[in-house]
Amino acid sequence: YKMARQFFVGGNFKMNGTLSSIKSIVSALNDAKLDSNTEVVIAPPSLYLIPTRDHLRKDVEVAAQNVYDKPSGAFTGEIAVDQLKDANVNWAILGHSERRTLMGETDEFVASKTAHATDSGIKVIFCCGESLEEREANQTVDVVTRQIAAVTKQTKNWDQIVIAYEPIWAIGTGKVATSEQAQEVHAAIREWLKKNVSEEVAEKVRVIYGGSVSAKNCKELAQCADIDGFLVGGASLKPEFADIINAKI
Ligand SMILES: O=C(COP(=O)(O)O)NO
Repeated sequence: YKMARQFFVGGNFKMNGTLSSIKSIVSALNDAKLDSNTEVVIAPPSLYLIPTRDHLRKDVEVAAQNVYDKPSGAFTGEIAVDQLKDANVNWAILGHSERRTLMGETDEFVASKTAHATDSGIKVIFCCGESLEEREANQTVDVVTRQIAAVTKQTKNWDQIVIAYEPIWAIGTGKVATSEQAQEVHAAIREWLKKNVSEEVAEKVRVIYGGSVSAKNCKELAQCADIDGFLVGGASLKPEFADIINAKI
């Protein structure tokens, strides 16, 4: 059965911004005309989650860019899911390729964080994606399904997960995946979920694309059957972010 999946756009600010620059992004978003059918979540650096939540329009959610997989205690530098909930933050981005490569986060660790967060009522944007070498070696689907398989070993909370396919070679490079390239992987992810989880989960889960998304390329990508939205980096810091949110109108 063909489910209508709600279009979803996340803004990953990464390690960018100051209190004042983020406040001006928030006020620009507050003034923007946004498609009410699009679910929007923005992820400033954790230091700015509370002021962002306090000033941001209520129809846009905030997300942390990471969270730990233990409830609380002697984990210097980490943030707990209960602390996110304490700050009215209901989302977390997990497994971003920058954390997998730069911070050495393994498939199992990302899956453990995904299980812990969703068990505690935090919704998760779960990132997966291949390197250029892996794509050139035709390992793309093997890589992303291996990353997703690790999650199926630790949780069944798929109603609280949005999958973000972000080919590493497209992140921050301006080299956006073509609609064919993105649609092919999104469809393969949905097919894998249908075989290994359930048809219902495969139909319901949003699979969003990230990697050099812009106001220019978002409309064509949004037309693809299995692309349910975007996870936007650089462009989420610019006024064109509203155009990406409105890609379907
Ligand atoms: O990493 C990304 C994409 O970043 P860019 O849009 O800057 O390519 N999203 O999490």
